[in-house]
Amino acid sequence: MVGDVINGDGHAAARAIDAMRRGWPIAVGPLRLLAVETADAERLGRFDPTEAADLLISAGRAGTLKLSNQLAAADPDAPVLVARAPWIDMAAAVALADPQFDLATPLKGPFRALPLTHGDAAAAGLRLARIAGLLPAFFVGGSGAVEASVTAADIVAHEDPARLAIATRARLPVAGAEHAEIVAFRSPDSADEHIALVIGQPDGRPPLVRLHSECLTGDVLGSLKCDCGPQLHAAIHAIADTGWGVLLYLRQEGRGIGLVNKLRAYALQDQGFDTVDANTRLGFAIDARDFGVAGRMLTLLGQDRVRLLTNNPAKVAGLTAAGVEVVERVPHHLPPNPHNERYLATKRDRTGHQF
Ligand SMILES: Nc1nc2c(ncn2[C@@H]2O[C@H](COP(=O)(O)OP(=O)(O)OP(=O)(O)O)[C@@H](O)[C@H]2O)c(=O)[nH]1
Ligand SMILES: [Zn+2]
Repeated sequence: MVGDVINGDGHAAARAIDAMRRGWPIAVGPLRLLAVETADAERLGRFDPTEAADLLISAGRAGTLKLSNQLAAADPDAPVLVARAPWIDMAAAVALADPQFDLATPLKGPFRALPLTHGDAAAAGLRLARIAGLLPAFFVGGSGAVEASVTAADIVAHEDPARLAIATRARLPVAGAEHAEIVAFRSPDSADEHIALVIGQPDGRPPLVRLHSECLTGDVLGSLKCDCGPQLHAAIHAIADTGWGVLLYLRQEGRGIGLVNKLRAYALQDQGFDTVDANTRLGFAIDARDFGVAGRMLTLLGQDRVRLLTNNPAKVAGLTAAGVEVVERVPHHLPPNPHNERYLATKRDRTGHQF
């Protein structure tokens, strides 16, 4: 919440994210974790010489493997601990972590779910994997030193939008809006550098605002799978046409799961799953973005009442919760193409977008 004091240490979380990406063991609360994605047989051997470490996976992945129903009264969203059967070696762990390969190399099992005693720490570990852009799957247990130790509160502090501040600003004429200024935002621990493009001059009216989440494939490569590229350019034109407003370019690639995980979701879409099921099977929320970041950026720009260009009610709710009043929602539809028709239909039918 805006204004709340968070006692965690964002710096500790940054160290843990870095360690996890390098394949080094970390501790989250009482749990010792080694991320499956960045492990290899040698690292696993050092982490777990007695081959006793169990595996921690997301509820979504456990659901695909029919594991959640092994546990009586299990919370459907809770992470699941999988017993380390003797046949689960490094290659089997990778197959367990990554649903992309299910069709090519079906997992045979049998898997056995174990009761999870430190559910909050386990959930925090999976959250950290998502922030690091890794698959949410870990070896749990082992022995020996860890490279970094964090608590759930440290992760909350790392992600706290209140830590964002303006880093610099400069004039930036862009195609469609020659009178624009770019403003960069940073927070002390997170590597994300968010951007605002302030178009035109404030004239007393609430600005027309667009929250654009980074989409490398759509914004840069012109992907036809989504509507991001056309939406980005249409937003700049719409804001320029109305006289003034703000485009926020949020570094929330793949609705917050990162580029590589989004591309894994695309690989699952190649196998027939839609955008919602692909995220769930990978073990992520359907939408992992925190629009409190956008709220904080608008507040730092002095804007607490906006007209919002979006079809997504979650963006309106997110800004409102962050203390920015949305006086009007302005639809932002672009014509479909044959490649993104299903994606747009899924947004309408499954994620509450208003078309
Ligand atoms: N995980 C995942 N992310 C996707 C997929 N397709 C697009 N994205 C990401 O979705 C985000 C784009 O969402 P937005 O343009 O903000 O769209 P929206 O939330 O649907 O809302 P509005 O366009 O404002 O109505 C970008 O970060 C894209 O990278 C997908 O299939 N899977
Ligand atoms: Zn896109």
